[in-house]
Amino acid sequence: MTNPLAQFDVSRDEIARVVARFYARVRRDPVLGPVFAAHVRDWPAHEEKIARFWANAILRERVYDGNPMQVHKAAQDVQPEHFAVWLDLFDEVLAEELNEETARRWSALAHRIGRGFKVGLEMRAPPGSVPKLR
Ligand code: HEM
Repeated sequence: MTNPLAQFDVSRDEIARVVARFYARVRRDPVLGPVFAAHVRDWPAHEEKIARFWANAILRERVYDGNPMQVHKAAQDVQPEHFAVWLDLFDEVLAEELNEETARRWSALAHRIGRGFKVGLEMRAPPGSVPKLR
């Protein structure tokens, strides 16, 4: 294991394979496909960024400094009910690509992060609403 602060052991190559397979499936998914199609123009660039997100979250490599919570909140068509679909697809791909232990640990991390994002979206004000100051 390279970084002693890494959450668990996974290679950059495994991360890239999971990400590529996952978004190939997302593109074909009847629920998620259209949402992503409306936002992502450059898939290789998106996948490269997501691979860096995971290298940062799992391996603690400091290679991603975006704000995914804000990005999801800003995309008004990303809805809380999309998370169950996203996580199911992700779990499928983890099970196909990785050993059981790594798949289990990455899945737990994804579900934890997903819960946080979902709560963030649930608290998002509807578009056009007047901010409530008190
Ligand atoms: C655990 C669950 C999820 C994780 C870890 C995750 C992670 C990310 C990350 C890191 C980005 C890039 C943010 C940036 O630009 O820096 C992103 C973008 C995006 N995510 Fe997610 N995401 C999750 C769930 C979802 C769900 C459920 C949807 C629903 C369709 C979604 C739709 C999108 C879209 C459309 C973008 C691209 C936004 C853009 O580039 O304009 N994500 N996601």
